[in-house]
Amino acid sequence: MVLIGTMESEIRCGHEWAIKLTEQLNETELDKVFGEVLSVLLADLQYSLLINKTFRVDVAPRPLSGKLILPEPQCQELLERSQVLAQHQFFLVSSGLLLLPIRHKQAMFGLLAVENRLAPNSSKLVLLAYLATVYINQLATLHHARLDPLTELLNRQTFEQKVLEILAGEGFLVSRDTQVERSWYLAMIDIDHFKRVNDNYGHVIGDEVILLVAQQLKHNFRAEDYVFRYGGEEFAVLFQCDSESHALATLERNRLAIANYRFPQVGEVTISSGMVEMGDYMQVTQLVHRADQALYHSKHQGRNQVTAFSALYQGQESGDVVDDIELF
Ligand SMILES: Nc1nc2c(ncn2[C@@H]2O[C@H](COP(=O)(O)OP(=O)(O)OP(=O)(O)O)[C@@H](O)[C@H]2O)c(=O)[nH]1
Repeated sequence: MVLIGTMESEIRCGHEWAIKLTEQLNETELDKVFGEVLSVLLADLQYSLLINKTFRVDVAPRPLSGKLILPEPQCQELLERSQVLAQHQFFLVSSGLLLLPIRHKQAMFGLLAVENRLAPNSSKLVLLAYLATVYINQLATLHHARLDPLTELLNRQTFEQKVLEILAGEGFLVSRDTQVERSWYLAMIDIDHFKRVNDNYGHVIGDEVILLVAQQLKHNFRAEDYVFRYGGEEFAVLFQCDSESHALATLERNRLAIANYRFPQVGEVTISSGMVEMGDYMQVTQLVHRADQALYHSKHQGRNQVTAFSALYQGQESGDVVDDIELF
């Protein structure tokens, strides 16, 4: 088969892009490569890319990049319309834009809106649709590699990377309705007397308890917070709040929700939590150590409670010696 003209060069470059996309093992780098694809193929056009990186069907895609920043109501309108039309494989024309629903396993996790100045069946758009699928599939593969298989929470390997991103100021900052500055908090959460659950009911029921606690955590925190399975029956949460008292209240609500939940066969299960505010100059190990100290305090005080690290050194001259003091 002989390919001629721009078609041949586009297909050759399409294969090269596809290889480059599938080679990316880091989400930020993958986004950059797809950004390059868009800027090459849509060089003189305006466009917006919206992606749902949670891969949860109940979460809407959010603007990721582009030269055409759509106003929020228009995004919403397009998303609603494109959900209905998401069964379509290809570009649709709507509101003066070409819309490409980007799908993974039958569900729409992205939307590319391009200024309507190209023929909908041009080879450029065919190539773009193909590369968008390669991109979303690779994004989904990276996403699933970050998940714990039992609970589908983020896994321990992803934890350090996320903390480093947040400490470097790259964490996702939510623009809520207030102008109040929000800080990041780390909470370590551990199921109380979990060994007894295993001993009394067996490991299968033990695993079910871990899974149900994980589901409660996902439910009790916001979609933009990060919930990790840190180890066996220990979890970590990275979340934003406008004050330490609100962060404590969030954890307290979560503690109560789990204490009031009736676990099949086992009945009541409680959790202990420890929390620390994330400062700019901290190391990951130091942060975890502080949250763990607060967690051990909760355990030591009788379990089923929340402790802030800051409460441990009240009355001390300075917080910076606390990492070395013996608490118990
Ligand atoms: N079923 C199940 N058990 C696990 C898993 N990971 C760890 N465990 C068990 O969790 C138990 C944790 O016990 P401990 O560390 O003694 O803590 P605990 O009994 O929860 O007591 P406190 O933390 O002091 O309240 C151990 O028996 C582990 O074998 C898992 O994935 N599934």
